[in-house]
Amino acid sequence: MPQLLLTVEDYRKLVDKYDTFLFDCDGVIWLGTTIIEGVKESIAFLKSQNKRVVFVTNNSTISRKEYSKKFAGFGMSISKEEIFSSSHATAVHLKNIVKFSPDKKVFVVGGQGVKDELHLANIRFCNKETSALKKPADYKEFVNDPEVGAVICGLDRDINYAKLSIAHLYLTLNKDCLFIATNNDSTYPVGDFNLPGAGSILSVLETSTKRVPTIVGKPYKTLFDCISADYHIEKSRTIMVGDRLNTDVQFGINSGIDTLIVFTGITSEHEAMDPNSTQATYAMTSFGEISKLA
Ligand SMILES: O=C(O)[C@H](O)[C@H](O)COP(=O)(O)O
Ligand SMILES: [Mg+2]
Repeated sequence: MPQLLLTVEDYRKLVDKYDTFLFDCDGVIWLGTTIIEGVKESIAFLKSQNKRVVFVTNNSTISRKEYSKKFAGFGMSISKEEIFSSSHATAVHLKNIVKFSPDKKVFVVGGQGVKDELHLANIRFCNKETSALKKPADYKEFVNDPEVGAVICGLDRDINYAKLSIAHLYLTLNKDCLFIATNNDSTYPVGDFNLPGAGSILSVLETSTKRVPTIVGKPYKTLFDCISADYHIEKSRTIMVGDRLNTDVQFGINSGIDTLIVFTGITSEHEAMDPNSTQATYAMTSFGEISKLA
C-alpha cells in the first residue's frame, strides 16, 4: 500500500529524501489550460532547495518548445531541456534507435507537437491535407507515396476518418511500414471530466490493422532512457510524480525509482489505496500541498 502523506512533516521528509523530481504534466501540474492550485509554488520551493525538476509527459500534442511557453504562461521559467514529451521521445526513437532512413518519411496521426519534433530531428513527414478526402478511392490514391516508411499515432484533436483510413492503408498495404505510438493513455483529464486520449485513437488502428504498435511513452523505458541520456539520474534519490497508475507509476517501477501518485488527475484515492492496484511508494491529494513548506 502507498504511504499516504498527510502532514507538513510528511511533506518535509519527502522533499529531503530526493534530489530529482520527475513530474507528469496532465493531471499533476495542470488540467488542460488550468494550473493546479499550489503547484507553481511547490515547484518554486523545490528549486529553492536546489532540487532538480524534470517534466515527463505522454502528451504529444505540442513540442518541448511549446511546453516551455505553456509553463511561461503560468509564470514558470522551465527550459525545453527540462521537458521530456512523448513527441520528443518519439523523434529520438526514430532517429537514434530505429535509425530511420533519410530517404523515408512519416505519416502522422497526431498533433503539431509530433511534426515539430520530427522536423527538429530532420525526419520528413507527409504534410498533405487529408480532411477534403471523402471517397475510398481518394484514400487509396493518397497512399501512393513509396517514401512513407512509418506511421506515428498520437493524441489528435483534429482526427478524421480520412486520416485513419490513410494510416490504415499504409500499415496494411506495406507490412514493412513501421507502426509507432507516442503513448496509449486511454483518457486525459481536463478538469472534473476526462476526454479520449491517445490510446483511444490508437485502438482504432490496432483494431482495423490487427498490428501491434511500438509504444514510446510511459510506462515504457524509452522516455527514461531519453532523460538518462541528458541527466545523471541517481535512482535512489529520484522520484516520479504522476496521476495515472498504469503509465506514471508503472513507468517509475519499470525505471527502478520511487513513485508518488496524486489525486488531482485520473486516479482517485480509493483506486490508489486499493491493494489490487499498481502500488505507488507514496500517495497524496495534490503536489500543490508541498507549497505549505515554503
Ligand atoms: O495522450 C493522452 O491521452 C494525454 O496526453 C495524457 O494525459 C498524457 O499526458 P500526461 O499525463 O503524461 O502529461
Ligand atoms: Mg497525467
